[in-house]
Amino acid sequence: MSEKSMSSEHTARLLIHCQDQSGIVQAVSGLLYHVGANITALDQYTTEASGGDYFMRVEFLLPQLEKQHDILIENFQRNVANMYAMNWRLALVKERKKVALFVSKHDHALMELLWRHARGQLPCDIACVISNHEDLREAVENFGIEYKVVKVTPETKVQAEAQINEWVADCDLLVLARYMQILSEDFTAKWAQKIINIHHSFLPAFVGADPYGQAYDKGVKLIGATAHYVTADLDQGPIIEQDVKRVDHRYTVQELRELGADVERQVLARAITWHLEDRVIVFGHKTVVFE
Ligand SMILES: Nc1nc2c(c(=O)[nH]1)N[C@@H](CN(C=O)c1ccc(C(=O)N[C@@H](CCC(=O)O)C(=O)O)cc1)CN2
Repeated sequence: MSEKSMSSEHTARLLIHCQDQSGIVQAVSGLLYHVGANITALDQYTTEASGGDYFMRVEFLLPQLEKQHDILIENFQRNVANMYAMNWRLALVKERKKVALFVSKHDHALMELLWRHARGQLPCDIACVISNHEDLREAVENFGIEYKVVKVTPETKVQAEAQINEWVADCDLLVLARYMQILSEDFTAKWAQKIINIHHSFLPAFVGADPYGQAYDKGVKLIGATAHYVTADLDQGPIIEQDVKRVDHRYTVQELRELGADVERQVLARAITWHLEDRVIVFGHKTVVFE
């Protein structure tokens, strides 16, 4: 076993959100020291100088992680989390997240994720690709990944989502890589903070369909892309990552789309990677990202 894979076997991440007060870092680091862990990364953020919200991401190596996992959780909850009224979660690096990818017809964002996964640069297991069109079947199956099609109409959305829920029942994350179907309130509630979408504009500008057409009509000098968690309200979910590119009056709508595709694929890949590496904490309608 390589050194990297050995360390990932014994590496875990703690994500913490609580009311800020003195002593948190000492309490967390003290407990990890007490159980024999070695902190390999620690980042924190407070919304105000004092008394605001406190966020922490701590990554640590614990050689006896498997044996001590339950004791660590019980010990942390009793001696630290209860004392500071923490919302917290522990993620084990060896437990790779299972991800289902969704696409309609535009392939650029999906292919970026498949290429990165094929090169071992996306730390997850891809369960399948789900689409409402047959167009990308061959391209996906060439990666040895299952391609499932479910047609969606306003009349069949409930049945279609029931079928999707069956297919993704054991997944940890759903990624909308230019999937052009609006998901129902029930579906987004069931998968709260576990669906990431790439919207092809610099939100909050140009929500909804055809953002490049909207941008062209406005004569924008910047186009962009936004990766966000999906909620019932279209393109209003907590933003994870964004980026932009300069344009000018010379660009056609098609040229905006082609230039924008490069931004979309990079933004989505960064957002998915950060989520998989447990770097994102959702805080109300916003996020804290420890990149
Ligand atoms: N509940 C949500 N569903 C989806 C979201 C979201 O934020 N909340 N994001 C979209 C992606 N998207 C833009 O990024 C988007 C997709 C589709 C549409 C739209 O108007 N679609 C039409 C039909 C399109 C078609 O015929 O294929 C519709 O569904 O009525 C706007 C924006 C993914 N889903």
